[in-house]
Amino acid sequence: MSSELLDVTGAVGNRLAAPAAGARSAGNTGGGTANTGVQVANVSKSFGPEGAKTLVLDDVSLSIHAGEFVSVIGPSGCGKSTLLKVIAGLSDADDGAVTIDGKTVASATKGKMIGLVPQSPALLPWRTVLENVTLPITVNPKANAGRTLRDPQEILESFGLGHAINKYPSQLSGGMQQRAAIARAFVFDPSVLLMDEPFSALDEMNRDQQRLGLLDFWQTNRKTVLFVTHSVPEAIMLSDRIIVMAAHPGRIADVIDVDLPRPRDADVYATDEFRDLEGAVRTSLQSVMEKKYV
Ligand SMILES: Nc1ncnc2c1ncn2[C@@H]1O[C@H](COP(=O)(O)OP(=O)(O)OP(=O)(O)O)[C@@H](O)[C@H]1O
Repeated sequence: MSSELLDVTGAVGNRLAAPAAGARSAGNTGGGTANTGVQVANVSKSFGPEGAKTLVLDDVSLSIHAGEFVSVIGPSGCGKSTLLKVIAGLSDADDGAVTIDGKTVASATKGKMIGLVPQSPALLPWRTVLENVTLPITVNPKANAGRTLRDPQEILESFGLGHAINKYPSQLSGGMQQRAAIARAFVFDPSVLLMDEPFSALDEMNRDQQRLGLLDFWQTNRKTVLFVTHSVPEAIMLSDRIIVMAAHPGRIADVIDVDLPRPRDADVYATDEFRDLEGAVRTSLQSVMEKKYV
């Protein structure tokens, strides 16, 4: 599928889907499949011409349980985005398998079970916020038969954008635009959300605000989430587990459980438990950077 279509709808798979009314936290599973989450089994991926290939993902295996929020962190170039693209079906693995709620990626994308939030919001400038977020519902309405749809206006209000629904993207701050892009992904109620550094373009204050907004929304609208980030506090605040990747080749070096109670809010930052976890993640990253991990 074209990246343009992906960008403007937030759905991986095709001419978009749509959610309206009746929040179903489990999400659409593309036809009666149980929510079993994401399974990545022995995935390898290389880039480059035959004879000069670079191994980017080396035998990566992980499970994300249904409704679990998992972050991936690691040095630049370790393959975080590549892993996310393989799970999204935007890039094929050379070896291994990925299943989404028990279905192949091809089947999951066809059933519009996967939502993607890219680094930049990619809203259509000539459409209002509401029209952008409604796009997944209006494109190819036939494909929405049997889906649980969410009410775009209600979701925008939940994201604190109720006052901005009739504004154009250019009238919004960067943070508000990215919030609209996240709302757009929730609106067609996918089973799995893949987020690739959605807040990386924002300044720290704005970033923290958006992060807390996402946390708040996700805690009442649980989805299976894989979230790529470079920010340790962000990974801890949002996640149930943090996967630390090593580079050259990209592989899983460490998995850290984030056993902070939920629901969480900004007060968590000041707790000893948060600081301990921050120390643990930074130590793990340091090991990876120093290539202590073999
Ligand atoms: N389409 C491609 N063709 C060739 N090489 C690629 C392609 N996509 C990614 N790579 C290479 O694969 C490696 C991993 O890239 P990837 O973007 O997955 O890393 P990352 O961990 O997400 O990096 P960053 O944190 O900087 O965004 C890099 O060396 C990159 O240059």
